[in-house]
Formats: sequence, C-alpha cells, structure tokens
Amino acid sequence: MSEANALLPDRARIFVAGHRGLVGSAVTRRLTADGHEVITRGRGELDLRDAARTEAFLREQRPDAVVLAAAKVGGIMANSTYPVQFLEDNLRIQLSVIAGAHAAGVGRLLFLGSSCIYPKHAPQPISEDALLTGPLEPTNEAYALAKIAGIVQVQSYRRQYGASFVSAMPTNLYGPGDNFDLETSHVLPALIRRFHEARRDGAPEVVLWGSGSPRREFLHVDDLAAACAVLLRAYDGEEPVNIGCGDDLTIRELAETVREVTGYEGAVAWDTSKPDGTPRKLLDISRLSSLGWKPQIPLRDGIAATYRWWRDDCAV
Ligand SMILES: NC(=O)C1=CN([C@@H]2O[C@H](COP(=O)(O)OP(=O)(O)OC[C@H]3O[C@@H](n4cnc5c(N)ncnc54)[C@H](OP(=O)(O)O)[C@@H]3O)[C@@H](O)[C@H]2O)C=CC1
Ligand SMILES: C[C@H]1O[C@H](OP(=O)(O)OP(=O)(O)OC[C@H]2O[C@@H](n3cnc4c(=O)[nH]c(N)nc43)[C@H](O)[C@@H]2O)[C@@H](O)[C@@H](O)C1=O
Repeated sequence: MSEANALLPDRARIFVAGHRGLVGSAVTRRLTADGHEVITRGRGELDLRDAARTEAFLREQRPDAVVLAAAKVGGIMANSTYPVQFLEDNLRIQLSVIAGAHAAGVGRLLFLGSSCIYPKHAPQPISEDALLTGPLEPTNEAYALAKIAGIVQVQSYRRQYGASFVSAMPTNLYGPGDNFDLETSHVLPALIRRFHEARRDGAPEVVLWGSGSPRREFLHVDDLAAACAVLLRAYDGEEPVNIGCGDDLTIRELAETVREVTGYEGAVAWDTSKPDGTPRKLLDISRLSSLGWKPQIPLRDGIAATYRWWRDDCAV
C-alpha cells in the first residue's frame, strides 16, 4: 500500500453494490481501470434488503472496501408516488450493507446519498453544513430522510467503532446506463427521450413537466465515478462530501439544450399541473475540490454523448 493510498490498497478488492445502475456501472468501470478488483452481485443473486444474506456474503468475500450505490432511485414523480418504497427499501439496504460491512471487518465504505437531503430553501450554493437546518422538499421527503439516516449511520459507526466509513452527496447525475422510462426517470433522460421521439414522429409540440423555472445542476456520471475514486483514496472525515459541478441552469435552459442536441424543431409546452420540486439545489463543492478533483465533461458534450449512447443502444 503506497502512502498516497493509505486508506485503500493500490489493488483493492471492492464490492460495488448496485453495479448495474447508472452510478454503480460507472464506478465499476472507473475502479477497474484504476487497477482494482471489483466484486459484484446482481439483485437476483443477492437482495441487499436481506440483512442476514448480505452480512454472510460480505463475511465470505471480505472486500477491502464497499461502495454503496444500490438504492431505490427515481425522478420527481416516482418519488412522490411511491414514498413507502423510497423510504423502506433505502433504509433496509443501508442497514444491511453498512452494518454487514462492519460485522465482516470491511475497512472502507463509501455511502452515496443525494443533494435532496438539504432543506428546500437552503442558502445557495449549499454547503454540507446545511444538513438538518430546515424543512425538506415534500416531493422527495421519504427518500431524503432515508438518505439522512444513512449519513447518521455512517457517522455512528465512525464514532462508536472508529470505522473508516464516509458519505458523499451527489447532485443530479446523467450518462450512459441512465433510466429512460418516462414515468420514473429523472429529467435529463426524460427530455432526451421526449425530444427524440417527437422528432421521429414529426410531433408539433413536446410537453414537459412543471414551470421550467427550477434550477438544477447536472454532473456526468463518469465525473462522479472519478470523485468516488478520489474519496476512497483520500477522504476519511465524518462530514458528508458534496459532489457537483459548481454550475446550474433552469429546466427551461436544459430543455433548449436537449432540443438542439436532438435536432427537434417543434414547440415546447409546460404542464404546470406537474410538480416543480425544489426551486434550486446548487452544491458548494469546495470540500471535494480541496482534494484535487474537478469535473471534466461539459454539460452539452455529456448530453450529446448520452444521446448517442441511448439512440444507438436502446431507442426504438
Ligand atoms: N441518478 C441520480 O441522479 C442520482 C443518484 N444518486 C445516488 O446514487 C446511487 C445510485 O443511483 P443510480 O445509479 O442513479 O440508481 P439506479 O436505479 O440506476 O441503480 C440502482 C442500483 O441498485 C440496485 N438495487 C436496488 N435495490 C436493490 C436491492 N434490494 N438489492 C440489490 N440491488 C438493488 C439496482 O439493481 P437492478 O439493476 O437489479 O435494478 C441498480 O443496480 C443511489 O444511492 C442514489 O441515491 C444521488 C444523486 C443523484
Ligand atoms: C437527483 C434528485 O432527483 C429528484 O429530484 P428532482 O431534481 O426534482 O427530479 P427530476 O429530475 O425528476 O426533475 C427535475 C425537474 O425537472 C422537471 N421536469 C420537466 N419535465 C420532466 C420530465 O419529463 N420528467 C421529469 N422527471 N422531470 C421533468 C421536474 O418537474 C422538476 O422541476 C429527487 O426526487 C431525487 O431522486 C434526487 O435525489
């Protein structure tokens, strides 16, 4: 183990939970490229809500580190329609994996939360210190509370047992491997699909949700994966670490960019019966930046690459 990598062996065995998802697949690619051995299990083989089986798996495998990227995840409508699953699945996965990792003697764990843990009206850009300083956004309160419980669980293992477990809070992510289902997805893949299909079908108008005025920050998942690799190597603090790109735009501006990338020339309308969600959630990324990480993929380039990936591999 080199001194620079004191928190993680140079060639570590790392269990990436949720390796088939947007984040887990990117983290797997990154850690493998960095020379680590990545261990994976599909949900059919190991349901991470099952604490006994999860602990047995971790005891048998004894990885050097765990990246917890398995979760019940979705966009604004999925979160507000299925709060029970967003609360309970996430609490159960976190309890299983974090407690199981400690029981199995795993040295390092990186838990992924979300920027939605911060209060709806937090001062911008949102520092990690804003946690628990005000009411949450109602559309994803159940999910946010589960994620906050995960942060406190990680902090408690650090305080009580000296575990080298840490938490990171990513902003809205996108990239290859994203969910393009219009009912459950986040906004960026939904916009790609809506504009692509409208162009294909010659539709005169695309209808989007809400007012278009909320502001969001979008980070390519490969930049997120690079940040996770930095944190595993170099961060061992109790406070969560924000992961964002430092810049945001309105949903209306995002829609214009996606419209241009897909080549759609029709009109855009807004269905204001659908929720806007949080007005703004731009993360303060100074803690992560101080570790030497910075995002590499400009938003327009990332959207174009994601569009090509989805159109060539998945679209009909
Ligand atoms: N996407 C985003 O914009 C953001 C994501 N995050 C966080 O990043 C992490 C990963 O999110 P993302 O990759 O987008 O989500 P995805 O839905 O793309 O992937 C989630 C993964 O978790 C797995 N999973 C879910 N439930 C279980 C279970 N019970 N047992 C085993 N595996 C399970 C899924 O398995 P299967 O493939 O079988 O469904 C899937 O591989 C989450 O913690 C999320 O909160 C944070 C901020 C933004
Ligand atoms: C990452 C974060 O993501 C979630 O929060 P969110 O950012 O509010 O989610 P979103 O990406 O679905 O929407 C962003 C904005 O975009 C608007 N919008 C327009 N048209 C479509 C549309 O067609 N689909 C969607 N989904 N949104 C649309 C939509 O009305 C909203 O104003 C959390 O639940 C939680 O999962 C979480 O942690």
